[in-house]
Amino acid sequence: MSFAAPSDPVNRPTKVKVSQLCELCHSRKALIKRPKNLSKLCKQCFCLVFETEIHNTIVTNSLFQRGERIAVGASGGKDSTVLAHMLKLLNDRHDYGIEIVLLSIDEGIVGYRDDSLATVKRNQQQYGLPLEIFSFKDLYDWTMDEIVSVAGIRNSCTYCGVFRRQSLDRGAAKLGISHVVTGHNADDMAETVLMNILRGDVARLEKSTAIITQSSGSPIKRSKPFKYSYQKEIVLYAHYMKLDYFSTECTYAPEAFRGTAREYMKNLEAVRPSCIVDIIQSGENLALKAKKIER
Ligand SMILES: Nc1ncnc2c1ncn2[C@@H]1O[C@H](COP(=O)(O)OP(=O)(O)OP(=O)(O)O)[C@@H](O)[C@H]1O
Repeated sequence: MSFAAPSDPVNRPTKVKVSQLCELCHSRKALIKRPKNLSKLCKQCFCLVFETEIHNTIVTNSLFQRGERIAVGASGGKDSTVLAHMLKLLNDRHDYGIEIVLLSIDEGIVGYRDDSLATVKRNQQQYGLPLEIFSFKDLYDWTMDEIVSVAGIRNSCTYCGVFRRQSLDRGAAKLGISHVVTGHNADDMAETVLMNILRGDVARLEKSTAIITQSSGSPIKRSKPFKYSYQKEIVLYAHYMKLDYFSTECTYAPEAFRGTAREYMKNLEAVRPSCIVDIIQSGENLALKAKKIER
């Protein structure tokens, strides 16, 4: 039996041949080899294990408090679409007692963000969650298209990322929400660890591997429930659950250095799947030496 993952610009279809029973239920045929640990599972067991792992991450790290309102940073892409679906499902299943709002930032990138926001609007209907959209134009009086036309495409990802993080905080504050949850996954985090090491910027490792962060001076907490979730598994889950997501690359393409780190990670993952989580763990465990005081 063979399985082809859905087409995706980052995760090319991976064919897996399995002709055994599922290692968990021992009754249904194994349909996939889990990218994370190569266990052979049927579709139902994979989805349940994946959901349970996210629930365990949420509980172990005490991510949510009962009665809390949380904003899901919703871009319409695979990660945040699965995140919105997952948090709604787990909140209902385990009674976290949280209120979920979809929060989208319109950076003003014609032909990209306008299309992905159309997906978020459909998700709003599908999941029955409230949606709030804030735009760079309203918050800063500039769209990303206008910024690029003046400053050029170089470093556009950096500007966009800084403004987007700030916009998520400002949007959440306007809604009276102090917790923003994003779909950053294990692959994103491992890439960031690699980039920081390659730049010699080890001081950033602690923050880049934290599951909960907060910018200095900001009342808004941010968390990443997919910290340990592999991108391939998120795409697989979205495919099995038939989730409606947008999968086109941004017009301004990914930052060149991140693109290189991503390619490198994919090559490493092909020979050693655990390297994604291993790199995150290395980032967590690498601590800065206390500086000697000069006399
Ligand atoms: N325009 C946006 N509005 C709201 N949240 C956003 C937006 N862009 C990104 N985010 C949040 O930041 C996370 C990481 O964004 P990134 O740009 O790295 O995209 P990604 O890894 O492709 O994620 P996704 O598949 O959700 O788009 C997203 O999962 C989402 O939670």
